[in-house]
Amino acid sequence: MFRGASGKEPPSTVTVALRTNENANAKKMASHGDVRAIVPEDGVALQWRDVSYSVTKKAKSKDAPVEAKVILDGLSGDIFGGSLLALMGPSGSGKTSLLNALAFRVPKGPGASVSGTIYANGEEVATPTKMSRISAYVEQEDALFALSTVRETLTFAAKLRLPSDATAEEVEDAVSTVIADLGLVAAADTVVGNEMIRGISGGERKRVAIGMDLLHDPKLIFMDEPTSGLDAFQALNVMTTLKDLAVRKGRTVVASVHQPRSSIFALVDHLVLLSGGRAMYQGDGHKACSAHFAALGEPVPKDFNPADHFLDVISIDYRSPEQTVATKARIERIAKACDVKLHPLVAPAALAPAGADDDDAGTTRKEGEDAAKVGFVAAFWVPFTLLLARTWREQVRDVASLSIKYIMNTFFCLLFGIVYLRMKTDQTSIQDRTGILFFQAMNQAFGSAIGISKIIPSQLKVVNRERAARMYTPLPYYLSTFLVTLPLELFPGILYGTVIYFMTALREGTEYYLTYLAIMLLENFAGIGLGMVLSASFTSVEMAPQLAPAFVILFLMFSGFFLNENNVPIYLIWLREVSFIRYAFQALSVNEFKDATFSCSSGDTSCITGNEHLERLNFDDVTVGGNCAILAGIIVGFNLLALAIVYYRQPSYLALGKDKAKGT
Ligand SMILES: Nc1ncnc2c1ncn2[C@@H]1O[C@H](COP(=O)(O)OP(=O)(O)OP(=O)(O)O)[C@@H](O)[C@H]1O
Repeated sequence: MFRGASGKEPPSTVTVALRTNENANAKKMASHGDVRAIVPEDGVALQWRDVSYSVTKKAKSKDAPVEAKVILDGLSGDIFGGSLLALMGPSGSGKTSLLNALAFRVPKGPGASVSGTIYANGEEVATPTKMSRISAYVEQEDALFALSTVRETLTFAAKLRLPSDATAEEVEDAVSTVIADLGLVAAADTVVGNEMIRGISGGERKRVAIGMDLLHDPKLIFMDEPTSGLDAFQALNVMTTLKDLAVRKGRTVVASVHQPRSSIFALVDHLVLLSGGRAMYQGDGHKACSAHFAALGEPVPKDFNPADHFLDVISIDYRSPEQTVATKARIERIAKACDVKLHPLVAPAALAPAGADDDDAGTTRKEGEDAAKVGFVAAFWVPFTLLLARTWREQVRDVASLSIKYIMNTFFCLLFGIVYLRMKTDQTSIQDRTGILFFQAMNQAFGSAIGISKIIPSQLKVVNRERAARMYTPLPYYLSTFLVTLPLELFPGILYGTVIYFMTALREGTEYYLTYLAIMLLENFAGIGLGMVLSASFTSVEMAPQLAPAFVILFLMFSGFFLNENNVPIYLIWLREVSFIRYAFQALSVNEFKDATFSCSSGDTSCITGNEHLERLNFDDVTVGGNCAILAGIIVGFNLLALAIVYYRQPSYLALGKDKAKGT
């Protein structure tokens, strides 16, 4: 039996027998005053009281009232271990919002506020951190890395989520158990895939996403629309898996469910029906709900999916003014009839919360150690090495992207080599040498910055999910991503740079060649740094290749090639000062022309030396060492900026306030 009510205080003394599942292996008697409750030992009793969520919009004018939208209106309820609770309702009714509020996953946003109190096994859960320690949140979108296999994906999560002292066998066991429990044995060694790469099925993807959150054995599982995007068969499979987790493993599962077919609806133990953020029904599933609506004069028609019927009768029909009024009146009547009792809070002493917070005053050392062992924020090195391995794997397995990149590099390398083949050392070659050096500086910047700019957006969904689950902090993530890009960018850079140097016959001498390579590498690093800044700023993979070139072109304009140093408009001088292409091009030019002489045909009075050419370019004060030092500073600056953006953009959620989130 399950009871809840919208905005109602729990009765002071009630005697209830909470639902027990088929094999509720271990049950404990919990007492609260004269209340007796049975709670499966493994599960978490989740109780919420007066949960409200509203968003206020800025008033259009000074005198206009502040507009507030009430999304959840004082909802209260209970769910106990070993049960599957479905949050249902028409689109926009507040299912995801309630799920998020219960899981402390309501995103921070202007004007948004959430209030209420949530208890796990009778103890108030006060912070998102506490909730993340006892629960798992499986997002609607199963963001996964496409080129990792199911086993690799789960092993990565297991290594970060299991206690830090877990042995390799324990990790392997945990992964194998989840693979078996979720019916993923046949798919275990198949890559996850995406729209472009053939991989596992949609249902299997969903189960992998669930599996990643089950590895640390959470007692409480929140799932946002676990069946969305799946065909009927796969949807049933996933819901059966969830039911199984509740029944066999005693877990508490809360899922928002959209339009379930009747076989899925039959799996649901408890139901919260929402409309306009208010409770329309809270109680046991299928039969109890049917009886409740029949008593209200809204019986389920014969041969009709009960879930469809319930959603129909709590939806507003806007097709005509009369229908709108009639359906609104019906909804008011149904809301009023949703007047049921809540269970009193489970006594905290009966069951300790599943995740004692090691920061809490009064937490014993043992509890602190256990909580730390859960490893939600593992030390730097574990996530760093795991992330390094995963990012490397994803990059090198992306054969299509790597091939395109290397084919383009080879093309430009040969093009430049052939066009500027074996330049002479006469006066005409001064222009050619300047040209090839500029092309090199430009190509280096475009290649690295634009290539890198999509790396973070392409991982963003997965990384945000993992960071929301507190699997790692931004620093190991950023460093591992940055380091993986280096060999992939640098080795081809050295190779192609060398081929071009000798094909075009740039300045002879080992020291000039090595200086040229060093400048090119520094520019490459700076380009990677800019790419990381752009990458950290973009949210979509599509934005990166469209916007990144614009930024590179800005730096290109102030490289000193298109516009004389002295003619840069005063208000744009700052762009010139941060143009890493400029510093690279200047240094390459000085390396090539400083103290160099070029043959002059007899009678030609316009012949110049390398130094005079540098003077014309306004590069006469430039030193290679000075520019390399500036490039090093730019590299550090770009990377610090990118890291700061990654920190700033980490997912953050609203804490539950105590004052009711107010609406009009
Ligand atoms: N931050 C916000 N600002 C403004 N409106 C919001 C915000 N969050 C949610 N809403 C609104 O609150 C209502 C409930 O949203 P919610 O996503 O919880 O509904 P839902 O029942 O899960 O819908 P669906 O089934 O379509 O996903 C919607 O009208 C939505 O537009």
